[in-house]
Amino acid sequence: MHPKAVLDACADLLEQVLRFDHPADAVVSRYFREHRSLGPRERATLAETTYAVLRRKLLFDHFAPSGSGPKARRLAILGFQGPRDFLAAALNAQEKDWLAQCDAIDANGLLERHRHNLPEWLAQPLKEQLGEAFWPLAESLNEPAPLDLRVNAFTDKRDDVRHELELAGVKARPTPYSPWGLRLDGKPAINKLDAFARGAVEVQDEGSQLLALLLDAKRGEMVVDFCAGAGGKTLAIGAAMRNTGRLYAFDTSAHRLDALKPRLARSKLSNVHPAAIAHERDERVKRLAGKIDRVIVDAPCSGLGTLRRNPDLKWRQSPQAVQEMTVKQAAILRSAARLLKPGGRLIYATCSVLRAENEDIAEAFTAEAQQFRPLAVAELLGSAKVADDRLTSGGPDGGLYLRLWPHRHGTDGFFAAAWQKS
Ligand SMILES: C[S@@+](CC[C@H](N)C(=O)[O-])C[C@H]1O[C@@H](n2cnc3c(N)ncnc32)[C@H](O)[C@@H]1O
Repeated sequence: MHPKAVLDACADLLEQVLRFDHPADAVVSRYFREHRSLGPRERATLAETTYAVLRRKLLFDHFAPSGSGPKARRLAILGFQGPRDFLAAALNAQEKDWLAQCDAIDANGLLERHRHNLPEWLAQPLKEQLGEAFWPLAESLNEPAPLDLRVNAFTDKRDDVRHELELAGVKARPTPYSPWGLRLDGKPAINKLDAFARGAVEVQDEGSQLLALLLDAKRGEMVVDFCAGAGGKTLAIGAAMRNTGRLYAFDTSAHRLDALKPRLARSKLSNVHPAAIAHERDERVKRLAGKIDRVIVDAPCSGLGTLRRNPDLKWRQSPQAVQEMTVKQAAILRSAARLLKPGGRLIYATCSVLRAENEDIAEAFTAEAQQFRPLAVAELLGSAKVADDRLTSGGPDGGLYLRLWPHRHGTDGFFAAAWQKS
């Protein structure tokens, strides 16, 4: 495709994404469905340009007024992800001059908001929480995430799969913390690989793998994944249980549970029982009260720990939405806890970086649920032989909660708290 046509398509797609009426990944997928003639390289340029603009939107909004032409085109030029000479071939003389002027601006002289590119309501609590480390976090949130795989522990060994991938031309190295993880070089098309087709690997961020590991579900146990969604963690837990026992995958979204089914078929697991529930107090939940060994609540959340992958969330979320979410999170945790039998383990997790969705929810639950004793996540990680590289925070010795950060651990932002029912 001619550079001019690629830039026009980038601007066209951006115009749709920046309406923020649907998640960016859904708009991008729809655009590709409607423009079937786009090749793989053009698709990559369009998607990466869109994400680059979403990541640095405040900075580009600041630069855009000095340019000319439609705004979406100006943003596409600023965020263009492709060779510079390719882009230059799409620009007129005025645009070339303007881009050179923008390139020459010293980032150190910019306002803070144009450097961190976060809305103020999000930047403020993160600055309070992190102090100096706010800036490394802001930078890491504006970079793309690596592609991590989880090896199916029921069917395969990590080293064997790594070797198999290498023979297929895909370079991978073991993830630093998860015993099941492989981190890939670049973004190869995984779904074309035999290892994927036969269920030996699934795409899953290393942090997400660690949440499943914390549950430490054993052979033959009764386990509930209360917010299973499309089953990322369910599959990891089912494999850790060696396809024994009974693992219920609950979710209020039947649509998301449907997406679990093909993954389940590939995984060769037969111990997973997906069930759509109407809400967290559903009859099905009541029937299992006091009967379950382990429960994980991977709660619906703002998703603000995943901004590397979903940069549109910082523009689509709001303080009101987060506040409403926290009410839901507390209610789900309370209901899910009723499932546990004495001695059972409860995990509460989110992919948010905000205290309000994490420590605040965990602390309120500890205060109200007298039968639940907090477990130090550092100890659980130690038992699972996960290298402790400041993965935890909170509590008297900083070992109470799991706290994963993109700038420190190379994972998405995750939180987890654990309790044992007495
Ligand atoms: C963070 S996502 C789960 C991701 C999933 N565990 C994984 O690893 O792929 C949260 C899920 O909670 C579900 N959810 C929302 N409200 C719920 C409720 N009241 N009870 C159970 N699940 C709920 C959402 O449909 C969503 O799929």
